Amino acid sequence: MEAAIAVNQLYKSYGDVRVVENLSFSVNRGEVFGFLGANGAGKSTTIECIVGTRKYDRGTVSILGLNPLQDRKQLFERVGVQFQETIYQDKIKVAELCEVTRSLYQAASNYRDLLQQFGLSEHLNRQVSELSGGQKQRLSIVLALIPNPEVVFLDELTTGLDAKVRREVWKYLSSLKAQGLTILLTSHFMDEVEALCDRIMIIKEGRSIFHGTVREAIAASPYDHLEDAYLWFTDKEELENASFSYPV
Ligand SMILES: Nc1ncnc2c1ncn2[C@@H]1O[C@H](COP(=O)(O)OP(=O)(O)OP(=O)(O)O)[C@@H](O)[C@H]1O
Repeated sequence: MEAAIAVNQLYKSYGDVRVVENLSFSVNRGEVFGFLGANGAGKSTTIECIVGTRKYDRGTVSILGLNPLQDRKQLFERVGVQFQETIYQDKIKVAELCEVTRSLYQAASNYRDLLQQFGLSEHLNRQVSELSGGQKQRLSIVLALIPNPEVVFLDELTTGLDAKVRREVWKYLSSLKAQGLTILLTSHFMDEVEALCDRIMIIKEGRSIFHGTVREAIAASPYDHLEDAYLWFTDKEELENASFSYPV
């Protein structure tokens, strides 16, 4: 079966700065793929190139068999995107923002159900600007899911959410996955990645330094937990290059 997302030799630079360097990976339908890396590693830029909001220099990208730069209209209906920082117009209420978003899509979900699912029902008539950071974050996930997408991109999924809400978000996403939703997410929380992701890619300075399952990542490292393995992968080059001695 055709992959939901296929990225081949993607390359993007800002002027002289190479930000994404020949990345290749694919995500199968119904799979959760974790795209990991330190701040500034190139995750958001890669997502923007994949969803067609940023032009890339070289390589090929296809989502659901379509080209994100040429087939934006068709993809818009079928792909949801949660942005890290979304700027909303001033003085818009939660219900109004959801309504405007719903009106853009033909097969939109019932946003009231989504708001309930994400614990935002009682904030329906509040100004978006008055929501707490965690409430805004939850709203950004709701907005990404309103199109009833086949593929969703979640950038820093649960940053700012409290422990209980994080678990609830995981549970809900797992149920959407079971219904066939394809998810590409970025996260700095390795417990989240372990709980949700089938496969991961770790990038560093725009290059892939690991690509495989969570279990394979742990097995390839000297550690038993993904967070330790992740840090080992990301620090490896520096450690290999550094000459340090233990304090006596
Ligand atoms: N519009 C731009 N012009 C120039 N440089 C940019 C631009 N956008 C991003 N960058 C640079 O590209 C690099 C990758 O940024 P990107 O936002 O893709 O990283 P990230 O992995 O998503 O980081 P984070 O985890 O902090 O969100 C960074 O060094 C950033 O400063």
